[in-house]
Amino acid sequence: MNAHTSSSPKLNLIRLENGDGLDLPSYETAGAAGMDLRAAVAEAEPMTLAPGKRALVPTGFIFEIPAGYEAQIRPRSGLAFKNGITCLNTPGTIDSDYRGEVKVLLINLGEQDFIISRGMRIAQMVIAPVTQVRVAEISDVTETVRGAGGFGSTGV
Ligand SMILES: O=c1ccn([C@H]2C[C@H](O)[C@@H](COP(=O)(O)OP(=O)(O)OP(=O)(O)O)O2)c(=O)[nH]1
Ligand SMILES: [Mg+2]
Repeated sequence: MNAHTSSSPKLNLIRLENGDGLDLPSYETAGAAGMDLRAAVAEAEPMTLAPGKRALVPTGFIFEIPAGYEAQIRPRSGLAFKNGITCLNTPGTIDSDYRGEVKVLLINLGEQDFIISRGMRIAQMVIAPVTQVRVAEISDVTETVRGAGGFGSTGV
């Protein structure tokens, strides 16, 4: 289910051997921001994530992120709320020139073992535009009302 149009950017992908038979990453509702990614762990070998432990979970796909975009790997709130499962490096950054398998770095912040089985929707991937700036070193920055105030300077 999705709301793309013919002018939407195209996401090319290659399915790896471990992704055989897995559903493609998919938007679950018409207005979903992220495509859910599935665990490409072996059917016969589900992964057990003990409390406090982390693991890189394969997705079974290589993506060709269009130039000018990145992919952000974000946790699913349901897994976070129910099981304490989140992405350790959230949001994970997939560079547009990355040509390896996308993997999801999960951590179990819950109190129970968490079993990751093949095809489980473990995270979501948001494709977002990014800008690369030209870096320029200068001697003075412009004055602003905020100045160097931060970290709660405007009150609660
Ligand atoms: O959750 C993630 C984060 C990253 N990557 C891949 C794609 C990304 O393009 C590459 C590098 O990620 P990042 O720049 O976050 O890691 P780094 O520690 O800076 O590694 P590198 O030196 O390779 O850039 O690793 C993933 O598959 N999943
Ligand atoms: Mg990097």
